[in-house]
Amino acid sequence: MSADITRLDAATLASRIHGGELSSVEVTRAHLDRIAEVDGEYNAFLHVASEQALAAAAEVDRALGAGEKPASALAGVPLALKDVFTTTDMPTTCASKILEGWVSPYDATLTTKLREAGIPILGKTNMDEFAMGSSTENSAYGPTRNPWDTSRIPGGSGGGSAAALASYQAPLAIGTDTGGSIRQPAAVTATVGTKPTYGTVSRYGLVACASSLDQGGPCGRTVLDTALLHEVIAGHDPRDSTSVKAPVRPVVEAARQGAAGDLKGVKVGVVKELHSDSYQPGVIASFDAAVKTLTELGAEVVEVSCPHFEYALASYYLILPSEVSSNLARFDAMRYGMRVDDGTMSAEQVMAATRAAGFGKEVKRRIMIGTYALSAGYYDAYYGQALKVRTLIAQDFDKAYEQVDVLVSPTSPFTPWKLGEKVDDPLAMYLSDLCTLPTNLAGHCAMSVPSGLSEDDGLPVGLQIMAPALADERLYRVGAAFEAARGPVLV
Ligand SMILES: NC(=O)C[C@H](N)C(=O)O
Repeated sequence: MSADITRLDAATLASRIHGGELSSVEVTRAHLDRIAEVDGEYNAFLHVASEQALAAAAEVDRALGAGEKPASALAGVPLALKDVFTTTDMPTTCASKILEGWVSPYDATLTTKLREAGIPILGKTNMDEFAMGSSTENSAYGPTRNPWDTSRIPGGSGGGSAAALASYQAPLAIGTDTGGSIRQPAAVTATVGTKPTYGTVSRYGLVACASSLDQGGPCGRTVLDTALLHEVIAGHDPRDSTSVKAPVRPVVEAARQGAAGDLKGVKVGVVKELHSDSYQPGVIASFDAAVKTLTELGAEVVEVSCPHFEYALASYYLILPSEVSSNLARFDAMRYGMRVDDGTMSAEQVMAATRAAGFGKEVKRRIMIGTYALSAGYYDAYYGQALKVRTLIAQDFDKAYEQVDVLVSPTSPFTPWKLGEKVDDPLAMYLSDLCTLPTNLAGHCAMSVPSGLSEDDGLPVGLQIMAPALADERLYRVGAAFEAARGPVLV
């Protein structure tokens, strides 16, 4: 019975809970049992909050039993939260040693929204330390494993959230996407993930990696589930100065419209620069088949060129480390978490020793690159130049969207690789973000939806759909139509 429950999608679970066929406690317990049973194999969770999740579920059941309206379309359906959003009732570590055991004195706005929507939080998921990485191997608490093949990576940085979905430990999850951390894990685990338009999901209480790029977003196993969660977490927040004052986009309606399977009148652009012979052949074959499906659904497909996308990686890996070097300065051994101090050390020595012991290799690498890029004499040549490229990339998008409604590409150039394969080669790791980075640099939105299994290794491939800022509903319309035509891709 509980195995059956964990196989259901969130929309079905919600309608059964709201219809009285299942209780939220039953559904939450089924997922907690599943976590206890299988997570030893995957390491998707850093912290499981059984008691709190069951208490939240009991409250939903009580309210429904008393005849109250469900608090949201997903009330009662449990969720896995990436360990980068603050929570007052469980630790927030960002998978770093420096924050081991740290409990925030306040909830992130996103956490509050989940609680108010009656969504029980099962626990916090594993990630690359402070969201830096593409494989979840940069976690201080061991890597997460891909449910499709446990010898392979689940993507990153939100590998824990994606693996929790793909292994049926949670029907919904939250990720964050700075350069692809929602979409690339979704692609390599055959799940769905959206990076919403920058500024539409509050960053208050999201531990910052790169503030001008970071964006929280919804993850699910279906496009509709992802849309339902998107509407719960989006919305203006006066506590986040970059929050956009605009109504939440009608993404659920768009997903339902798309599921009817008609894309007549929709113009789709294939980005020439994101379709390369250097990508894995099975990924390109899957992508080409997906484009054919979109045509069969009635979409008009054209090729578009975005010439500056070629420089997205170089630009991102200057802007991101620059912001990282500044944001992570707050971990100074004085205010949060870990502190290395033998009693004889000066304040500077305590800071240096704590940061040396508390941060992992990749975090240190980026702090050093960022500090260099921002230093006097180099600022214009590196950081300033990267900002100019960022503008050119945004202009490429603007031109492309004069011709088409959405753009498409593979989400990642490769299927999930073997654990350990790229840990000593940071550049090879960075290349897996090639297709996802331009969207973050422009502040736009994009989704990854499973496009099938690669013919060369039988592993998941993702189709990336991109849309302009504040046009998130286009992703859901096209994503849902494609999903309905393609059928499920299940582990
Ligand atoms: N944070 C992200 O979106 C992941 C990206 N792979 C990075 O390492 O920065």
